Amino acid sequence: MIDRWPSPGKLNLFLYITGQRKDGYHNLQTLFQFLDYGDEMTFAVDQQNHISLLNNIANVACEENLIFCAAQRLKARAIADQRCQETVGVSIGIEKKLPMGGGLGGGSSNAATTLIALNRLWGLNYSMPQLAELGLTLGADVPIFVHGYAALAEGIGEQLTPVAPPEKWYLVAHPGVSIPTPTLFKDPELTRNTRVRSVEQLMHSPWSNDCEAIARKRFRKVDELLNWLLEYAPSRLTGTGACVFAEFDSEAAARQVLTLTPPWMTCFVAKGANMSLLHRQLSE
Ligand SMILES: C[C@@](CO)(OP(=O)(O)O)[C@H](O)COP(=O)(O)OP(=O)(O)OC[C@H]1O[C@@H](n2ccc(N)nc2=O)[C@H](O)[C@@H]1O
Ligand SMILES: Nc1ncnc2c1ncn2[C@@H]1O[C@H](COP(=O)(O)OP(=O)(O)O)[C@@H](O)[C@H]1O
Repeated sequence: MIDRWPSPGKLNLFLYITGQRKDGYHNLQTLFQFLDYGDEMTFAVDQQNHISLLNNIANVACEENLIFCAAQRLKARAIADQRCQETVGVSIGIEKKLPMGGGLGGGSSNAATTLIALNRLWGLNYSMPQLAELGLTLGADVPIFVHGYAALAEGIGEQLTPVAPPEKWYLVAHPGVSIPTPTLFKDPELTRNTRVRSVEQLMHSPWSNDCEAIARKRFRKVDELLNWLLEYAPSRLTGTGACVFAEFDSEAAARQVLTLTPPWMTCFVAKGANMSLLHRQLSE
């Protein structure tokens, strides 16, 4: 039997860098909200002892694909915990809609969907916190996708406080360049000393992204894109970029601006969701 599971994108509605750890990672205060838009995944489980991917992702080797890594790590853990047999296997399909390396969290979301779907389909019975902990070893953003609720994330993304920001409509735009996360975090001019604030202070202050100034300075297309969008609506960078988003109170207003976008912008309209599509499916 083939099971279909959503793998939604996310936005960082704000992102502040509050320091740097000894291992080089940066401490953040960032607000995650999901999009009602993302990739689609299929899972066909079997007893053939093999994890296979039905689609290639451009420039990502199978062993580096976060979907494969998530499935393999979950299986190894479950065998060690005697929760499944060596023979469990799965064929996984993915229909990619989210631009890669764009700050929309596609790879992390794919990993989280894989962990949650296989936990259910292989009958492993791990709790969400256990899956989130396993997910963190795959990437800093995997735990938020496992938890599936809008949250303020602190540390490097593992300390989550649920919050419920307004579910606005967004015009999400890709400038046609990609900004690798490590490149941005290595930049000597990056702001790394924003003061730590309480949830209440953060939720009631104007929102911004500490990565945006560097992304605009180093990548001309990001700067052009934001200048264009800011003529129509409040707009910001998501994550470490390169995607940006403009926020609107209605779908009609977002779609109106979409009709005006020049051909060099790749855009879509989506609604913010405080519960991810994945968790909506789980609760049905
Ligand atoms: C900063 C965020 C906010 O959502 O950016 P986006 O990737 O979404 O744009 C994410 O937490 C990113 O998470 P993820 O993309 O999983 O990053 P990882 O693979 O864990 O880290 C890639 C590299 O970025 C740097 N890195 C990452 C996260 C962090 N808090 N501090 C860092 O310095 C490290 O050099 C690390 O080796
Ligand atoms: N299943 C996957 N989907 C997307 N990217 C993946 C996947 N597996 C590994 N990657 C790698 O992770 C990088 C970051 O991808 P993604 O999560 O989409 O972006 P971001 O972290 O900027 O939101 C990609 O450039 C790619 O090299």
